[in-house]
Amino acid sequence: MLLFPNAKINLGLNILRKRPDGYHDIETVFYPVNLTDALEVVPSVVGGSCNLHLSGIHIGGDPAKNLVVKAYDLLAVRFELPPVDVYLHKVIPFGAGLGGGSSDAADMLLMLRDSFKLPLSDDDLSRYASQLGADCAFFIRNRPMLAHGIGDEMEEIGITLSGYSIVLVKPAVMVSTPEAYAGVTPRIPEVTLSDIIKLPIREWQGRLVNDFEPSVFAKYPQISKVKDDMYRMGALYASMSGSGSSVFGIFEQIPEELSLYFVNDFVYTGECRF
Ligand SMILES: C[C@@](CO)(OP(=O)(O)O)[C@H](O)COP(=O)(O)OP(=O)(O)OC[C@H]1O[C@@H](n2ccc(N)nc2=O)[C@H](O)[C@@H]1O
Ligand SMILES: Nc1ncnc2c1ncn2[C@@H]1O[C@H](COP(=O)(O)OP(=O)(O)O)[C@@H](O)[C@H]1O
Repeated sequence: MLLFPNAKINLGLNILRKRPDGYHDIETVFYPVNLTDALEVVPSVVGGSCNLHLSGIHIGGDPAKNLVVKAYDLLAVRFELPPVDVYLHKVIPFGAGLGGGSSDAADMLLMLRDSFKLPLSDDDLSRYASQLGADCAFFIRNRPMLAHGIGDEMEEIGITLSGYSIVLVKPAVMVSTPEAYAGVTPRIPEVTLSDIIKLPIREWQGRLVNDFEPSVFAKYPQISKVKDDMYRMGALYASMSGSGSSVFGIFEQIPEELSLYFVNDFVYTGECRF
């Protein structure tokens, strides 16, 4: 079985408070983007449990700590799973605020359920996903969602960007999520994100904010410059995604001068899906 785990961006991100468990309560809108990895699961002929074969961009680290292996191990505690070979081709940059690892893990849960006919609802899978990462549950739904709590409680949000184009740029710097959270002083905004997101997109600039930006931009001015460049090229709205380092811009049309601005950076362009 083959799936294409996709990236996400955050449309606005407020960090409301630090919780006693060290995590933060946030509110954000998750929005899927068609930049994808490829993930294939086949029954193993060599035995073992979850044999991971990686290709594409190098993510390093211990394979046993890869989120797709953790997803397998999590379900294997409750269900008798046969050994599998897993082929993961990485395209989505990491340390990028694009949720690539979480998306791989969510698709792994979905594939294991469907391949081995496990009696699990989407809500059950979301609960398993939350144990793998705060934003992992979103990818079980994989449509625009307003998220609360640590980012794992979700409600439908009827936003439409279809017809617009998206440009995603990841400069050559990586931001660690725990470090990014540690750099922010939480605050309760005067206007809630769900009210701002209902405004026309041209009114988002200056209102729809990502609370990670001030501290991350101070440390990495090159990320801030990408955002400025997006507006210079005519973006209707631009922001860093999640804890960075990616920046996205929403455009009426993909700008022709992209290759002049972003020579050494990872660049993705596509149409908004929802
Ligand atoms: C910031 C966001 C915004 O969508 O995504 P990224 O930008 O990393 O993609 C998410 O909140 C990231 O979610 P995710 O990457 O799944 O986080 P986890 O693996 O669960 O947590 C990594 C670490 O981030 C911190 N953390 C995470 C989520 C949260 N609501 N509060 C936190 O303080 C904790 O220090 C935790 O140990
Ligand atoms: N399948 C995977 N894909 C990408 N990264 C993974 C995966 N499994 C585990 N990781 C680890 O997760 C970390 C990336 O997480 P993070 O920086 O939060 O990414 P992002 O902010 O882009 O969502 C890296 O340290 C990487 O080693």
